[in-house]
Amino acid sequence: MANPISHIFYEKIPRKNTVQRTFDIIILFLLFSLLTYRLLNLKIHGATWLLAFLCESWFTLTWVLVLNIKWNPVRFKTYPDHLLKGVLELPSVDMFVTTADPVLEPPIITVNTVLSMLAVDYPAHKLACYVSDDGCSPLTYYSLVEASNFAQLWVPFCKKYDIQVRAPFRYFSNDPVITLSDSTKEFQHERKKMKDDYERLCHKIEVAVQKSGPPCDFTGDFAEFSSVERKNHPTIIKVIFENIEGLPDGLPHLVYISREKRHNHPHHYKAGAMNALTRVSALMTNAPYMLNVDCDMFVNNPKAILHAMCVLLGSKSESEIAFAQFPQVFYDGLKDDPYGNQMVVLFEFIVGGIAGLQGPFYSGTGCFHRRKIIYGLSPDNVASINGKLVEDIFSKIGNSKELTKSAIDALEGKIGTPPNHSLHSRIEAAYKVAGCGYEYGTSWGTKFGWIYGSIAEDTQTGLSIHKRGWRSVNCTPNPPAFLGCVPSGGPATMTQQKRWAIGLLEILLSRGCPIFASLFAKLQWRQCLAYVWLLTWVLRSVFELCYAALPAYCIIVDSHFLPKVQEPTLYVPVALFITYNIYTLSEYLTTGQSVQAWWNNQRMARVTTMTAWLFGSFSAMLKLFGLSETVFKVTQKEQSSDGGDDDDAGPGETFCSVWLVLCFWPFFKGLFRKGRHGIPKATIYKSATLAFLFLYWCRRTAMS
Ligand SMILES: O=c1ccn([C@@H]2O[C@H](COP(=O)(O)OP(=O)(O)O[C@H]3O[C@H](CO)[C@@H](O)[C@H](O)[C@H]3O)[C@@H](O)[C@H]2O)c(=O)[nH]1
Ligand SMILES: [Mn+2]
Repeated sequence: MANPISHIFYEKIPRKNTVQRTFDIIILFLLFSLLTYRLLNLKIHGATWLLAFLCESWFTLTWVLVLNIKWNPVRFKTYPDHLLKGVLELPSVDMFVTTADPVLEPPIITVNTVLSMLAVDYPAHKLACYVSDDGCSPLTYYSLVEASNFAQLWVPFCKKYDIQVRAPFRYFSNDPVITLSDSTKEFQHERKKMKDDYERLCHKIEVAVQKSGPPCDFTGDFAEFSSVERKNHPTIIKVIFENIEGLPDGLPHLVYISREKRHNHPHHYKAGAMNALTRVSALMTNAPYMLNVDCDMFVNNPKAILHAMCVLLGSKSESEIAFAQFPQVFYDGLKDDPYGNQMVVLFEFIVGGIAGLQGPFYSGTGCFHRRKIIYGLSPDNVASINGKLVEDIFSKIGNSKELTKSAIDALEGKIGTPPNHSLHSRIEAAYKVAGCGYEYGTSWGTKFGWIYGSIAEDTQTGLSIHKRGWRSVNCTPNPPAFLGCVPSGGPATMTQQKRWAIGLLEILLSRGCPIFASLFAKLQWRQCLAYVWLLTWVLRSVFELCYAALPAYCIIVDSHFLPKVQEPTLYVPVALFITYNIYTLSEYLTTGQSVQAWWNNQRMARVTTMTAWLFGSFSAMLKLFGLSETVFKVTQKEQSSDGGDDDDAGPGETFCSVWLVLCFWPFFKGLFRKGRHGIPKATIYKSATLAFLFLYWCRRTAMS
């Protein structure tokens, strides 16, 4: 797509980071000094020091990987207004929403996400919204039908008054005094009416949720749901709304899909859902771009699609940029991030850094993909889609003629004109490709679409794209394009972290691991290191646990693993401790967070590493040895609108122990509480047993 004015659609701006680099180097230097000191004294001190040396080597390696990531950060600035002024025809976009469980993911959340997508600033006849429901829930379907009716009023209202936040629950939760300050009578009147309508919608859905049975009779439109079980049911596809006349200022299509599921047929969780969405949408609208969001991630910036198109339509983009990823930003996060799961610093400095390499990892939501790349296209083939390539690719797409044809169209770039058939006429073909047997003998999940094998399907799929030599772009418009909800409590956070741990380790141990991808494919070397940093996250749990046990061990056996007070080398770990904490603290302060948020994150980093990640690595190992299967546990979403005998253990060991106790303080308090905030007796007994075993083992090793 030759385009002379592309350069002003977006800019890649290097970020200045001299101070940060200096600190990075100082910390690295201190780490190396510590390692050298250990090596020189290893003989005298024996096992304790060897263990400390191993752990510190691992931390140093991690630091080198971090340094690589943060060295050349960039920022992408996008100019959607230029795009609108330009001569380019805007391409069509298929928007995917995935939901899996009407209890953990209340339908009203999905409804809000869908409404915000239907209302984006983009020609409506170029959009289609597909909702995948892995819960096969009549409740979800019912809610979407009701939402579609409401959308007929909501979307025109948003566009008429250029409403900024188009997820109704967020819009109406804002302080009306501020929103209404200088508005007209007409607007106030319409807003009031909208609000009433939205409340009615919520009420209807609420009533349906409360009713223990189905939301309505299983007749007519609902008949197909009459005898479904969640994990055993035929495909259900429903065109809820179709923009038949193709009106640019009408509403986008809205389609409900629940792919077929049968016992004994692996369904591959979200990755399977995404592949079914890809195929069904290929038959219905076949847009060259696909946006996907999790059900809780609403569009927060109505220009989101335009921002993405700025980078995807640039002149060189076609042969370079595979996908545009927006960072995950969360709404209504708890003050000071008590569970350390809002990841602001991570997105700012780590993702900002990777953006300067081959591009951000695909993080599963808030991402725009090119359809042809999802069909396996490499950068070298963009210019020459020849017969052989087409043949090769389509021997593996499965036995749907319609799908093959649509995929050839996608690869040859026959885009811009939406297919001139009605969606209803495609339903029969769509049922076929959403069946659970369709993928047998095809390349879906291996070369096509979302890749199977890991429950962190997002990272794995992104890696398979980077591996072909594609780049990706990190889009950070203001206000943020999408907002999602953060796990609402400690246990939910741990479940999520454990799943990620398992998923990432699955990738590391698979044939698709980044090191092979760098050696034998086109993953850039520094990008490979960035992936290695992410995928080895989990292994840190083992080293951290050992390192955390060291101070306690030393105190019990009256030994030491840090230099003594009179040794000048004590300055090395002390300096390391101080510099590292100042460094991380400054990251929190520069991203506008509090000291408390910094502390909470430091603490939770220790807690999750030594618990969720540790157990995650056990699970991944069990899977590796074929002893168990890994399961994608969906996150609960809630809507809210607010040495030797002559050594004495020194102060270093005591300090480290105190620091650890501070990190685990909430657990410590839990020992003495009852009810929701207390630790169950059984857990206390088990931990006490473990602690005594540890103590006993320490004593024994000390005596021998
Ligand atoms: O069998 C399943 C399981 C999950 N999902 C959907 O997957 C999405 C993500 O699930 P969630 O429980 O919210 O997981 P998170 O940890 O919050 O998700 C992050 O991590 C996942 C990988 O572990 C990615 O898929 C997500 O995009 C990313 O936001 C949700 O929309 C679910 O409805 C399905 O469609 N089918
Ligand atoms: Mn989620």
